[in-house]
Amino acid sequence: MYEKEKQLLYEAHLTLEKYGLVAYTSGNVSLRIDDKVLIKPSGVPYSSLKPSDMVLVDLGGKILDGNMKPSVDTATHLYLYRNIEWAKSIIHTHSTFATVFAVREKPLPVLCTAHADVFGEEIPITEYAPVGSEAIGKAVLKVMGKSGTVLLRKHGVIVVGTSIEDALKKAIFLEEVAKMSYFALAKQQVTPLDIDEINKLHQQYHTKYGQ
Ligand SMILES: O=C(CO)[C@@H](O)[C@H](O)COP(=O)(O)O
Repeated sequence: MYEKEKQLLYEAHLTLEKYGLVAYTSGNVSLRIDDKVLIKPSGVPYSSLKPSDMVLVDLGGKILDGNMKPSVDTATHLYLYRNIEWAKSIIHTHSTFATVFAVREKPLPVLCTAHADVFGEEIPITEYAPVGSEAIGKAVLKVMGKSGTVLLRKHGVIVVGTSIEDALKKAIFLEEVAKMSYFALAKQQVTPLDIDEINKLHQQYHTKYGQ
């Protein structure tokens, strides 16, 4: 059942790992197929994940196919699918630089051309919401803008895509622009010493310092 879609979803998880956006078991991807959703099984390391492990659920969370428990974030994904008509794929990661902004409880401002190109807006941040229920989905919907990309306060990121490729592209570019922004913001304006102080110190060093 849905062999092609399971393979596609499996490969999306490998792509996240290839780009260093997930580690061991963290994060998850889902794919909407009409009124059903395929999603990663919970807590399976990427190194042992298989296409046949993907779990098929209905929009209410009932398991329709699969031998494993679905992702702990299934309720979040389903809440977003039920409320965003154009959502076809959702990605959740803890990608490092984007999550640094989420942990610092700051939205990600538009500081570079790539951010404007892909997202066209500041990436908003949710209120804090606990894992394992619809709470994260509700918090995401409250702040989500046209980019379909949101920082989860103290947690990670959610990306909503019109396809699995669209969601992957946004997840990958989000981390790239977050990294550039992190380093850009870390560059502080450093004031040089006053010229009179430089001259005084230099003079002292060469005439009085030492024995
Ligand atoms: O953020 C969380 C839970 O806090 C998740 O992203 C986990 O990191 C992955 O959970 P599963 O999808 O394996 O259940």
